[in-house]
Amino acid sequence: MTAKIVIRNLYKAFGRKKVLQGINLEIDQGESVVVIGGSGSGKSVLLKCILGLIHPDSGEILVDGQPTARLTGSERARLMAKFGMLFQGAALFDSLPVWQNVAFGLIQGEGMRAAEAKRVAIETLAKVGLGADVADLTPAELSGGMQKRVGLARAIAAKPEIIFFDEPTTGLDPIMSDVINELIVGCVRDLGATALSITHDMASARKISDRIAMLYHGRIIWQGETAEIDKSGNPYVDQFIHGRAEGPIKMEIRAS
Ligand SMILES: Nc1ncnc2c1ncn2[C@@H]1O[C@H](COP(=O)(O)OP(=O)(O)OP(=O)(O)O)[C@@H](O)[C@H]1O
Repeated sequence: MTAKIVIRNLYKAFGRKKVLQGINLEIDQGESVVVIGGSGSGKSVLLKCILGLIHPDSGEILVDGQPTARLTGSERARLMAKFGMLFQGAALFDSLPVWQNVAFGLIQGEGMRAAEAKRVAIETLAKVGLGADVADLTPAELSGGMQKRVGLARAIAAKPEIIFFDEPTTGLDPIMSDVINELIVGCVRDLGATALSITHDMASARKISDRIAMLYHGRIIWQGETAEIDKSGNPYVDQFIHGRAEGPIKMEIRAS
């Protein structure tokens, strides 16, 4: 079987700062992979490379076997239509009511008529546990947890084949985090989607992943089944997952 997403030998530097230094990662259809790693380890740069927002210096990214570099405008639009994304901090448009936030891709991307898009938005809000009464509120009227649910509803509204989750639990209390994690697992399963997430929240990583990959100094230093992470035998992984100050990973205090 060909993997849904294949990342081969990916390199990216900004000036002298080498951020990705030969990333190799494959994600199978229907699989949920979480990339963990410290602040500044390159997790967001990796996601942005896959989304085509940053051009890698070398290496290759394939989605459904198709290279994502050098696509024409319409090929890129077709590729992007496969993706849904839950952004860090939910990234909602404050000036738009909730239902328009959820329906944004349906109206802008698929040209769906407003009345139909609102119906789909309300249906999707129900999937993340929000009632129709929320549809006409603005994001500012919602709690952080509700905003994340709206962000999740937006990510899944167009029934994407692939969903990216960027720090999905940041800023939430542990219980609301777990609610969001459960919703993520349920939504990904119901869609049969392939999921790629980045996080430093180990509780979230454990809950939403089939497989975990750890990024350190621009390389994947360990990857394996989620259940295997406690016996990785890798001192970098052990230090990270237990949040210990002592160990081979030294905190970089100075931006370099
Ligand atoms: N557009 C850019 N121009 C220059 N440097 C960049 C750019 N984007 C990212 N970087 C640098 O690349 C490194 C990795 O950043 P990235 O945002 O991927 O880290 P991260 O692992 O997602 O961190 P965090 O967990 O804190 O969000 C950082 O040192 C950052 O300053």
